[in-house]
Amino acid sequence: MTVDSPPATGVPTLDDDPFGTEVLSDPYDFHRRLRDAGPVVFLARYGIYAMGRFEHVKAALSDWATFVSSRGAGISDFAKEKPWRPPSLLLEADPPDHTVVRTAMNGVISPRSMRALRERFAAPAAEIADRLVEQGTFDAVTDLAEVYPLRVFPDAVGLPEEGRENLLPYGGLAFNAFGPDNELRRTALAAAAPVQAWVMEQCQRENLAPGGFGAQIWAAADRGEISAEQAPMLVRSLLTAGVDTTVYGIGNTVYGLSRHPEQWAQLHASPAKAKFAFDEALRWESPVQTFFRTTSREVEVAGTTIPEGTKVLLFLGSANRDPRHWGADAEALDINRRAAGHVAFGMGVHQCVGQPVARLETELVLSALAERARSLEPAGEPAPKLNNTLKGWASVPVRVTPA
Ligand code: HEM
Ligand SMILES: CCOc1cccc(C(=O)O)c1
Repeated sequence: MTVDSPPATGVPTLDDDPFGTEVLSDPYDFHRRLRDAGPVVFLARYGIYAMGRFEHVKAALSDWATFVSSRGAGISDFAKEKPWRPPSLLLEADPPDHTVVRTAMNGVISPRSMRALRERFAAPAAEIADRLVEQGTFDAVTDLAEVYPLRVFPDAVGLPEEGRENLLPYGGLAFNAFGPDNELRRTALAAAAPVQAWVMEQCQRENLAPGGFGAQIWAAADRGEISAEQAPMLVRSLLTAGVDTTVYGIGNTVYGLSRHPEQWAQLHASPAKAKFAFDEALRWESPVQTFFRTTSREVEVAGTTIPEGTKVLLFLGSANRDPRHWGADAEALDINRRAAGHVAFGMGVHQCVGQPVARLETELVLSALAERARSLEPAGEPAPKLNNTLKGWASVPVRVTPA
């Protein structure tokens, strides 16, 4: 699907396909041209506007009233087209509706619940790291990034054992569905029905184990913080966004460190740096590369007028490598950089509600591996996993030597 906003005269225009194989597998040349073309650029292929510079991406993310989410966080404008699934009450809502459910979710994914999870998440991290260092050569995606989150997160939500293999495909579907009507989106939607049915079934109160995030969301409904109709939709949000993102995040982090052996050596020397290494890896190779907003009014940004009802694509991955903000070495991975303030988790009212979960998972599994492995190096060519929204790897062969 394309949108029909004609380019305002004088708006810099690019003809690249940001959802084509070339850009999805290696976006960085396009990002440089996007940032250099101007603060606001027209992408003629889809008739959308785009922002790639840190300053303007951060400002748009922070201005939820002008750049709204309720008309969809993908290219489809919910004011004009039926969404492929009932819209998210979080991602695809604006304040004040968004505020109520977000407040409830902040109470569920709270520092207290995270302290309890740290105990439960630590042992599997140590167990997996022991096994992989013993093995010596392994795949950082299929043996680690796709294993650890699926080992800890479904239990944290309180899902039954049966059918958990649906979680990765469902996440991949949701993130492909934000894109245009291309091969990736069509293939994902063609296989959607059974996975969608399974996911909605898991969100029902009776299928969620006591104490998990799911049961805590239903308890918020019992307390009247949210309605009983909203509860399953909020559980759905966790199942949609809570797996693929961390899988890509862990995969991208180990990929980046395996290409910088001197940085791994520093991490091995002080595994407590794992949380900083994660932030820098998220900046350097953002798992969530883009999200759309829709203008609720005609707005001027840095001298360019964007009409009302325009789809604007915010390039988080580009903003996170903008030398105007990060300095001349913006494209370098440096775990000693203070990467705080990056937009890999978004910014403003929609900033990732699952951030504490992602950080806990990655800190534990990365520090467990860093303690045990003196060195981490490539052991073969990586294979990209293409997705309309996510950037990451299907396979990253690596070799470690024990401490
Ligand atoms: C490395 C891992 C992750 C990354 C890079 C990531 C990235 C993001 C980004 C960029 C947004 C903002 C979307 C927007 O502004 O439109 C977001 C929101 C969200 N994330 Fe995450 N996320 C991660 C992990 C998680 C996890 C583990 C969960 C669930 C436990 C989760 C659940 C959500 C939800 C529900 C929202 C919508 C929040 C709202 O609109 O108020 N994410 N995430
Ligand atoms: C990581 C961005 O956050 C998302 C992504 C997809 C779906 C949802 C949701 O709220 O259902 C949230």
